[in-house]
Amino acid sequence: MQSLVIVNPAAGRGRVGKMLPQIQSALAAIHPNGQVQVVQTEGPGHATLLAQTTPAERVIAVGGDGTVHETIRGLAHSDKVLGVVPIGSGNDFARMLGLSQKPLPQTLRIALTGLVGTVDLGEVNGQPFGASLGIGFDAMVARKALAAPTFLRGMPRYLYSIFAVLKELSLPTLTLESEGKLLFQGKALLAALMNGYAYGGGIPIAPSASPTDGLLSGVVAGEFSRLGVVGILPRLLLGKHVHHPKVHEYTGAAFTVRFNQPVAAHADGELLEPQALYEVRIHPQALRVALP
Ligand SMILES: Nc1ncnc2c1ncn2[C@@H]1O[C@H](COP(=O)(O)OP(=O)(O)OP(=O)(O)O)[C@@H](O)[C@H]1O
Repeated sequence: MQSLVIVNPAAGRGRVGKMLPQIQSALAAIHPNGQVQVVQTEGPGHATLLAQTTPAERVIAVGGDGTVHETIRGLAHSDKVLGVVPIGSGNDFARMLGLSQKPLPQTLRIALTGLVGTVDLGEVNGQPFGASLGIGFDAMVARKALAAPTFLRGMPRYLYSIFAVLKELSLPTLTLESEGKLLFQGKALLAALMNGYAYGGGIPIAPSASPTDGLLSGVVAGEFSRLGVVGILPRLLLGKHVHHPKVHEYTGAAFTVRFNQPVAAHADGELLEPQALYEVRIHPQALRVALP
């Protein structure tokens, strides 16, 4: 088999499942060389298993960043090529590849027949990630959003979660090191170790990050007050937060992120079990991807 198309019907709040006929007809119009198999995921973790066990040379993730993340977990350190058809809510991995604004038939064609390139592959505590690792405030907000009242959706759900986290905010102490060098020590709102420039659906947390420079871009927000957080949010959306005196930028191939207590984190938007220690590194050019 040449290509396996992994479709997460739950992605994009169920939109992807409804688009299955569209996906099938776009596939039929492409006439890719070789055999193409389409499989729908049945639940969390299924995409990883499918990507790991398929004999296909190309594995196409159809869904959002969670689907891409799970697929990468199955493909990492193999020769298989990842294709991405972004129809999720966030699509930051696709944004990193320059794919996020393209229509479905075009992204499907690129995924199946596009030239193969390589991008750097992140790793946190031994597990791969594609575009982003966020530790601290943003992950706490994502966790809080899971437990928010069900009648709140979209932006109101996130605003509720931001203010719920702010209400009980107590900053952990962060020690950030890279290759034996102490970079930061003190109370911190968040640390982001980025391969792509954006997370959370286009929030440019590390505006100068590049997925092909063999480096991670680190951003630390230091000791912000509650009011300080509210004040920096509009600047964050514009990528202007990096000029704030309490925001620090670093680049490096490996980072040790240590806290005085377990702190919430997400990789490509998928929540991780909170840890006090995150060992983070980049594998240069380690992920083969279909590119526009
Ligand atoms: N059949 C399924 N039913 C329910 N959930 C599923 C199924 N298959 C996969 N999942 C889970 O769906 C979750 C959401 O998928 P994904 O992140 O791709 O979509 P999204 O949330 O819309 O996009 P984004 O992360 O870009 O905002 C993933 O964590 C995945 O484990």
